[in-house]
Amino acid sequence: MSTKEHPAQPSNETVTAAPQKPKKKWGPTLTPKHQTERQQLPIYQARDAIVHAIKRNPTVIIVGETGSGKTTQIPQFLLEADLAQFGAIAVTQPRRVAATSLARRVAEEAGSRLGHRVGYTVRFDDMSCPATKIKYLTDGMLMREILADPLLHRYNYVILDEAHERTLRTDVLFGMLKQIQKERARMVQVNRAEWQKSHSDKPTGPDTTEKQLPDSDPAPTNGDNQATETNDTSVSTSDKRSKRKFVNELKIVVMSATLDAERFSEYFDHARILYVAGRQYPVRIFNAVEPQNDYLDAALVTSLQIHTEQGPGDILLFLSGQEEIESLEKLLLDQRSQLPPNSMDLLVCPIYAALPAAQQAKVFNPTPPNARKIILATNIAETSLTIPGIRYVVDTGVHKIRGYSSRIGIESLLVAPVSKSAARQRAGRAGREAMGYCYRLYTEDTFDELEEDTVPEILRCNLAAATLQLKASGIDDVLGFDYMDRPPKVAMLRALEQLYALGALDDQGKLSKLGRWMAEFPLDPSYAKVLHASQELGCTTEVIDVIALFSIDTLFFMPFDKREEAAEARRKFMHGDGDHLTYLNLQKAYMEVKGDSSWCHDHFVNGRGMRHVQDVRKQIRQVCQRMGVNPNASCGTDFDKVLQCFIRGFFNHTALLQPDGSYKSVVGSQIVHIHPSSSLFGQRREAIFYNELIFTSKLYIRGVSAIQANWIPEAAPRYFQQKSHMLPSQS
Ligand SMILES: Nc1ncnc2c1ncn2[C@@H]1O[C@H](COP(=O)(O)OP(=O)(O)OP(=O)(O)O)[C@@H](O)[C@H]1O
Repeated sequence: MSTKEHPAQPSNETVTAAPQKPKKKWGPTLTPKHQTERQQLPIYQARDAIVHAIKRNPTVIIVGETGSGKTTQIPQFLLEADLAQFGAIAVTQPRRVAATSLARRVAEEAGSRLGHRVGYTVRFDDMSCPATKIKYLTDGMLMREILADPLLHRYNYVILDEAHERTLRTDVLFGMLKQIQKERARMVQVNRAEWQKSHSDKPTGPDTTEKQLPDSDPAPTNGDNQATETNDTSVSTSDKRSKRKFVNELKIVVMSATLDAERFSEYFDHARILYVAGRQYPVRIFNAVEPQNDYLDAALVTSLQIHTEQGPGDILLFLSGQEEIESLEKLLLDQRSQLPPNSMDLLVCPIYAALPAAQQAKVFNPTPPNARKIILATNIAETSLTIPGIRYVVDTGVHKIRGYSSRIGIESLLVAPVSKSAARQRAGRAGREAMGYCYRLYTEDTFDELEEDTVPEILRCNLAAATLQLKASGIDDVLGFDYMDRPPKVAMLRALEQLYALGALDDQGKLSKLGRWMAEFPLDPSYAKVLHASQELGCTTEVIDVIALFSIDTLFFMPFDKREEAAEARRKFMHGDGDHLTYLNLQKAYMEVKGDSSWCHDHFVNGRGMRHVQDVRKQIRQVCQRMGVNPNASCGTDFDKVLQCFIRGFFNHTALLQPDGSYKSVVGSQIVHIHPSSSLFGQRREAIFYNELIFTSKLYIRGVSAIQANWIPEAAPRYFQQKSHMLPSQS
């Protein structure tokens, strides 16, 4: 293996900040330990320059090395500089595990109880209150907040972190926030002009009881971002003082360690760019000398080599997905018994998106003395996270990437090489508490050939959910929306077509009453439609249960060495009509034993997963109650109703049995294969529907149930009236 130092920070710096003396008011609630740690972060030296730039510019792009302190410190700088008096600071993250762990850390640093001054909001978990000033939230949750508060009055600052990831939601937020920023700036101008006019009309100074602004400066400058009142004519004069909302400009901060700052600056109307110099600790990069045929084997050998030959420190190993993680976990556990007797204990901790939050959180637990932790992760741990104790990163150079063919409406999930920017982020997970090491299991030449950035998700995914959110937040012209990278027109049209068929859009393409209802649920539009149908068919209880159960990838464990036993246990829950009703049986049995862990263990049921399911179930029931839907409406044992609800949302995920025993999708006429994990695997049924169609090694369908073919046209009359040819002789 050859060595190469981690690339130095960007040379074209716009700002390098000189060290400054801390101001008196900074950090009165901090413990001395955290105060010292904070002051040692590279970003701390640039504090005044950053605050100044954010004060003076509507949008600022900040680029700083991984671990330099952007995410944890910049929101605190703004708070401590008293810039969040009239609104809070939102910090978006592409992933929930990052949002929750960052909020925890910053709450600790700021001496706040989690959920008070510092908090987080992620789907199905809200640890914030009206007094929260710094809120870490997923990009999806900020989109939801826009639905309730279209001008985001609650916030003065929105910080879009890890912008290089270009998730679908972050990309949509870019455009939405630009619009909100413009609208708020316009309102501030109008209010200011009105205020000045009302002053010049009055012979004696301002009428302080009615017109006083929340700050002594009567005509605030743009830069200071003070609040002005909105003109709310719906409020009577005597009530105006108490009911008027204050409006101020919205400041946007876009951050990352690895982004094309010029490109972002151009999109955000030539926003100011700040490069913050310095990284806390160096990371040494080691590249494979030769290409590796089997990266899993190389990962095993390298991690064991680090474990037996290198000094203390935990290992973070990046793999492409859950299956690889599970098989490497098994290999490592097998090898553990063969380690030299004097070597440290090796603890294996997996982390991937489908793992329940409580289990994910385990990676943050301190490693016991005389042990080394090896974390097997997908790209969930690639950005934002500081996992205490990590000194070694092993990068296989691959990830699973979702693709979408809008032409045929098929998603794919394929293992592909990471981008340079992802590889740098991975290396950046080491070197956060001390010097770190990154072992890339690919050659330096391979690294040089990698794409600079990952293709933005908006260019490779189904746009139905995003389109519904755009429409619900008042953006009607989704084709003309200000995208940073415009998705292919065919993808946008397909999303509109799907929403129309679901009844979320009317004949003019405007959001219908049903569409508005669907957008209230933190669910994919298809699932929201299923829930809506459940009111009519009287099976909301069952439908909520099934939706919650599908929020987890693996509910049944299949250990390699106990396959037969596990399959036997699973058969007890099996329903002849497929996975949806099998899941319902599982939930019923789980409730009967009151979630007993040993029962789960004996039945190879993912106990932690089931606890998460109960959480999701509770949250969906709450939203239903808020929306006036009775979550207790049950169809008893008339399970056909449950399946009929599902095909109202998944009418485009149906397939018919062919004479040769294969299944052909109704939409797209593709031959699809039932995944071996499905309870309908190997069975012949007249017609089926499925939750997911995904190309891996072939076109697999997952979450499959049997239906009657004549239910299909009834499920989406609007769609099938136009495309009746898709249903071969309606047989
Ligand atoms: N949970 C934690 N435990 C220990 N130290 C932490 C924790 N979170 C952050 N830190 C410390 O704070 C530093 C700054 O972290 P922060 O997430 O703010 O950096 P960043 O510049 O946003 O990095 P990235 O670009 O990788 O997201 C880390 O390098 C680490 O030293």
